[in-house]
Amino acid sequence: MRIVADENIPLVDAFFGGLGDIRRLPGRAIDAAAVADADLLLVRSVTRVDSTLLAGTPVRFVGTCTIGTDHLDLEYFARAGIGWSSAPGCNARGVVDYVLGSLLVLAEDEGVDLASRTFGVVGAGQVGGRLVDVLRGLGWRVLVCDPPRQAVEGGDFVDLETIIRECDAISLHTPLDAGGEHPTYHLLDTGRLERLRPGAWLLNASRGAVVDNQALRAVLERRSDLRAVLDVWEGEPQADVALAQLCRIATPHIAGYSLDGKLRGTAQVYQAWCRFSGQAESVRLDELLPAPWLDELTLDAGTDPNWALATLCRAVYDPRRDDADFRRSLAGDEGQRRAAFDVLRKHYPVRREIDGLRVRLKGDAPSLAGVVRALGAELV
Ligand SMILES: NC(=O)c1ccc[n+]([C@@H]2O[C@H](COP(=O)([O-])OP(=O)(O)OC[C@H]3O[C@@H](n4cnc5c(N)ncnc54)[C@H](O)[C@@H]3O)[C@@H](O)[C@H]2O)c1
Ligand SMILES: O=C(O)[C@H](O)[C@H](O)COP(=O)(O)O
Repeated sequence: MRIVADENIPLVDAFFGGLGDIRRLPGRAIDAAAVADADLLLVRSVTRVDSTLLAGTPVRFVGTCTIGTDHLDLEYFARAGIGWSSAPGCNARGVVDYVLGSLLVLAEDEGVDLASRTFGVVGAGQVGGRLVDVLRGLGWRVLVCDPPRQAVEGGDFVDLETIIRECDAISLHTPLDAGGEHPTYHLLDTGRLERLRPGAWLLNASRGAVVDNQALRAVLERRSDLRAVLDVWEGEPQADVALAQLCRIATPHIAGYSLDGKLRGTAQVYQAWCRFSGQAESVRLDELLPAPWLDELTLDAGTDPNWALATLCRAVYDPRRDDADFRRSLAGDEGQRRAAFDVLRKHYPVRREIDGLRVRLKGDAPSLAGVVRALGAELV
């Protein structure tokens, strides 16, 4: 079997090496010639996979080792009888950690207590759902907007206008969808951005075009009270430099880039391929995942819970490092910036997940135990 794979899929040899010959290419260089004799195509989010790429090729299965599927033409796959899989939820925890780290930075800048803010989560699926659980677990007020879920489940959801009107911090976690019943392309347009509450924080780690980037830049230029955190950009790997400079945190689409998340992505697609082809699985992720660098922490019962929250999160991940790396890359010319966007992602440092921590409490401390549990870390 011939396999073509994005060179940035970790452990691709460990999972797929026994199945055939693997040709590894930069994701943006995978073209029709590259897949002309391939049976299995493994991509990440940067490769557009549609009839232009696949028509007339032997490719019978496409795996994307990512959550997002907006780069796949799924209607074409159905028409052409091509099997496919994404990796639902694989890196959702990494995005939650990114949002937590960003909220801590914003709160510290402005000297506010996060418990006094109202949070809005737009899109409560794999990522947004986990984020809601963590924020509510910390005892914070969270409003949730998810019209597709609301239509099916009824329940405790609000509309987007309520989120805009009432929330001090809004985090976007929808898929990018230009059509359908609940389109998300430019979901945050000029009108909605203008109506953000005074001093509001807007975070986008979903897909760039869920926010109208030009409109956001114009609104941020006019309203110095707003704070923006952007991990995703319209036109990646090109990012609007002026917009990035107006953001409090700007990063090159790395919110979900925990090692755990990336390896889960490869493993989930491998499992999907095994189901599709009727083969037994012979490689297991838990045997390949390295131990975390930081395993166990001890907190005294007298520790301030806000300090504990910031310390536990930042012990594992602090987005300011990624912001600083990205900001330095913005000094280059257009070509250098495009290249740097991909280089920062390709050579991303090892990062683990906050819920991999084990925390020991010295003494009886219910509020500290609540913080540890809300973060998903293990109390030992
Ligand atoms: N920046 C990163 O590194 C990174 C990492 C992982 C995922 N993502 C992106 O994050 C987004 C969320 O991923 P996910 O795995 O949670 O997806 P998901 O499909 O599990 O959840 C998306 C949720 O959004 C809801 N939704 C759809 N249309 C909506 C609308 N108009 N308004 C409000 N809610 C709407 C859906 O009902 C669903 O519950 C996707 O765009 C994904 O590509 C980015
Ligand atoms: O969709 C996803 O899973 C995330 O956006 C993920 O971070 C994409 O990673 P990439 O394929 O761009 O390396």
